[in-house]
Amino acid sequence: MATAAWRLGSSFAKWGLRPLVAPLAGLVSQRAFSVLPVDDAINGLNEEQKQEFWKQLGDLGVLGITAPAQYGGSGLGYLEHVLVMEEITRASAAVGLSYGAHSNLCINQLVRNGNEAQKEKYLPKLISGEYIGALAMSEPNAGSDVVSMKLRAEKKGDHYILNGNKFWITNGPDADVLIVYAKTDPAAVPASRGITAFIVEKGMPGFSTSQKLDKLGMRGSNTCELVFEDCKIPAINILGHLSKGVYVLMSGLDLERLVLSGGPIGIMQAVLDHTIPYLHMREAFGQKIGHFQLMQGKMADMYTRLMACRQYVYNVAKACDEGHCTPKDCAAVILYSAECATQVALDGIQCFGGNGYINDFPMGRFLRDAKLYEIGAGTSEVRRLVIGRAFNADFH
Ligand SMILES: Cc1cc2nc3c(=O)[nH]c(=O)nc-3n(C[C@H](O)[C@H](O)[C@H](O)COP(=O)(O)OP(=O)(O)OC[C@H]3O[C@@H](n4cnc5c(N)ncnc54)[C@H](O)[C@@H]3O)c2cc1C
Repeated sequence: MATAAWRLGSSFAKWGLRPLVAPLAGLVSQRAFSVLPVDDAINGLNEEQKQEFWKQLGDLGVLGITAPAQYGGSGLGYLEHVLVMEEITRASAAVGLSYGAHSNLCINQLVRNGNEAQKEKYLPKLISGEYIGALAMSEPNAGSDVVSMKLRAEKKGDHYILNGNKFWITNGPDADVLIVYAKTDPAAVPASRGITAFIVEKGMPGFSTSQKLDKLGMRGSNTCELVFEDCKIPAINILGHLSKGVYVLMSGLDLERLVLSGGPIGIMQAVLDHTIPYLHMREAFGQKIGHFQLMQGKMADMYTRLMACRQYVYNVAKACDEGHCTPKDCAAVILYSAECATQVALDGIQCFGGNGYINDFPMGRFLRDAKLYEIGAGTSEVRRLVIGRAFNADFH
């Protein structure tokens, strides 16, 4: 398709992407999803097919994209990670979200904070796709104010006993390995000082998941509550340092925001993939609707938003690869790309007219999927707060 050609030419070649990522579009759009209702992508697979799908992503080298080769990783950077996130999302935003939680929230956190024994134990199977990963910080009453979390971890000999809940956890129902933040010192002031990160395995005594959450969008990405009832975790499963988990959490959140920004870009591209051909196929008043100036205005706005986001996100990713990563820009790239994706999805619906409003076409799904990126990984309001505080800090 002409659209695919200009798209791939404009990003892969221009940014000098290494050859690894090129086959992705093929895997995601042709093989893995050809038999699926895309809205329900991963959910539509049985257990065997699901495992096979994750292993295919593992074979491509995209699960451990930022992990060193010694653990089976691809040893690439955040720019490549963003591009893979974008291309998977272009085919299915829900699969892209699950991919982001697995490859960045879980694997990249282990790469950055795990000790040698932890990396050797967990990374190879996560990177091959044999294990599914997740990360849990949010709780029913602690989302934006995440350091007010209540999940308690008490030391008992060489173990910690965890009691409490986590909520809205992406990949929660499927995960084999989860990074979970808990309070080891609830009396610490400020509260952020008493948080520790733990590696939890499916099947550890006292750990369970409750039923999947019924979501507005991202319906092919499984989300659930995690329940800890006297859950026994070995002390050697502390990730990073005791009561220093807030550093693991906050620095990870910056990179999470950066990598997940590929999601809204992929959604915008998918909207254009559908909308531009439709505008040149559908006719009204004896001409293609794409030739009406008001529709040309929509095309121009959608394209400009997509390209502005793409350049900003790629540039911040490159800066992070070169060691210049700031919370301000990581918050800003996802703030802007998420809000643009929602607007582009709305414009796409408008271009489709009545067909944009019925579920025989994917336009409504794009909108429902896009909206998540204004909420997950910190809301738009919290991102604005992070950016504003960064400016204020310069004047202290
Ligand atoms: C599909 C999905 C997947 C998710 N996946 C994960 C996951 O894998 N792991 C995980 O840990 N979490 C996950 N989350 C949780 C997500 O990170 C939180 O929902 C998010 O941080 C917002 O927290 P909250 O829902 O408690 O909203 P609240 O904190 O209750 O916020 C409600 C409203 O108040 C506003 N608000 C709050 N504080 C301020 C403030 N200081 N200034 C201005 N406005 C403010 C918010 O912006 C928002 O508009 C997921 C959520 C969803 C929906």
